[in-house]
Amino acid sequence: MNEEQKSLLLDSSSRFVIPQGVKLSYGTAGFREDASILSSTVYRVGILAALRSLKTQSVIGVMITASHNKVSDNGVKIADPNGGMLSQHWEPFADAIANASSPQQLLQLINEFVEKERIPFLGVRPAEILLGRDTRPSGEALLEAARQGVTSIVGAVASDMGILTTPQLHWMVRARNKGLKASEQDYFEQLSNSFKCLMDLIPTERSKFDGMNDKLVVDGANGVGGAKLQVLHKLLNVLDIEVRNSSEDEGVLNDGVGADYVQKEKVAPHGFGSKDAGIRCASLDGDADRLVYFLVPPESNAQVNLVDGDKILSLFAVFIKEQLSFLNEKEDLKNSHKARLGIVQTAYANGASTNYLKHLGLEVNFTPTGVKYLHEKAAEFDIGIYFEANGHGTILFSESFIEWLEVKSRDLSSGSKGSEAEKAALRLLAVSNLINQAVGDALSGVLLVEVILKHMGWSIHRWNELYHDLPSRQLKVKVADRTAVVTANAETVVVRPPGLQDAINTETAKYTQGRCFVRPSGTEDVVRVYAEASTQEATDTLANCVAKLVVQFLGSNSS
Ligand SMILES: CC(=O)N[C@H]1[C@@H](OP(=O)(O)O)O[C@H](CO)[C@@H](O)[C@@H]1O
Ligand SMILES: [Mg+2]
Repeated sequence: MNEEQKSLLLDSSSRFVIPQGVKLSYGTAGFREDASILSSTVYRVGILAALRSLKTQSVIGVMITASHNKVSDNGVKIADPNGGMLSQHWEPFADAIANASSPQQLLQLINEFVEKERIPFLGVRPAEILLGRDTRPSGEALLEAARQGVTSIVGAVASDMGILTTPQLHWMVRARNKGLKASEQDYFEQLSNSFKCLMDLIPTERSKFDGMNDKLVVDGANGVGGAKLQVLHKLLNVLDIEVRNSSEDEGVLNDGVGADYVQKEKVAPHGFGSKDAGIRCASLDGDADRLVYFLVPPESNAQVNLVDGDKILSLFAVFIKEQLSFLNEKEDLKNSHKARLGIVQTAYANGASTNYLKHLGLEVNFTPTGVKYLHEKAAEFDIGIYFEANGHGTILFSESFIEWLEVKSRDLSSGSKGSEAEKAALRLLAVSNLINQAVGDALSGVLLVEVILKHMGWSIHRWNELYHDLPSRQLKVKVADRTAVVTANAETVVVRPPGLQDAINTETAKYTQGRCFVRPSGTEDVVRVYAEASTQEATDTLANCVAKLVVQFLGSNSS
């Protein structure tokens, strides 16, 4: 690092004073805190992004958002060159610089890291960073802090992409690095064109809904997703979508609205009520990377019927499996490519969904919580479908499978034009363009759900009947030190403290269809307990008993 670079860093960092008494951690979803204390953190993440860009010689993204958290919070996360999450290998560096106590210490940490990672400081290509933010009022000032961080690396360029959903920013980073068209307009066009292509390929005998209302009502969480969906809606012209709780309405971001609220509380969001009974409803989270569907019950105050991430995954799996079977039909074995379709879930997936998927003959894999783990696993397959129960997920297509599909669809169109196999190949290609290949994306998710329902001729009721969720319960337990809980086997088994897993096993064995696991949260200072059993009452008893065991083994933090 030359003297010019050192003084630029010392000078700019002296403008961003680190808050006292806060220990920041990059965690599963980047840094998240009350927005008022975040500017030094975001500034430092700007520096990290520029270094990452130099190291990878690629465009990097910085997104300012705190997703489903309250409006006074904010946060920041990085999009890596492929549009995915920051490489886990760099997370400790993010933690270290975010907590550096002075400009001198910050400079020293950067210097050491640059040497260790052999970052080409005066390399061929200057750093280039795309900055995006959600609708939070604190976003504009924090974006400026990120820009100052980026430009404190000599030659680095920061482009302000404005207000975006998190998945849009990830999509842009991926597209830029693949040399593809990458503007917001390009995003909307790609989604709407591939949606129209799937609509055109719907079998005519199925193109009628089974007697159901065609309308979809979407809760935009008073965040960025609602307005963006309206832009898409205008381009599409064929879907009947009404958006409520758009950021242009009066309501407060994530306050009694949004996918996280609907999924956790199982109640209708603000603005929805018994007048909407029977209508297909969906909810996005604050930065539009999560999606759940739901049905409002006719009686007010009753729980909504939740159609969660597991059921979206199941719908996608049924559709993809059907297309693969069309492709393999009449296929002589020499030319066929038996595509590997893999499903990825976490232990929070409802057991009924896992059983359903296994009964379809699909390979179901489990990873720890956090989309970075699910995404990584899904990328091992020709087609990998991953979802968290809370509604974050997508379908990944391997590059080699896309190439195979392109060749196949060309071959088929010259031979048996209009065949089911040709249509199946074209549908799969359209899905790969519609569904975000970088991260879970509620906007592309809505469009894919809608077109698959039309393709199947299914109402939301029919879809919801694919399987019946087992009763489940989630509890949070505050303990003295949640890091004392160490788990294995995709978080389903506690290995420390000793004895806790045996006690959980003994309790769980008392319940029909009982399943229970505990793990430390990566985003909150709690241990989470998850339980399932054959009735809601039994499930609640199991969850409460295991919560008591957790306190017995770990000590409560209030005592
Ligand atoms: C049970 C649950 O919903 N956990 C969420 C939550 O993680 P925890 O580590 O459980 O706090 O936040 C993560 C980031 O948004 C999300 O990926 C995950 O699914
Ligand atoms: Mg989110």
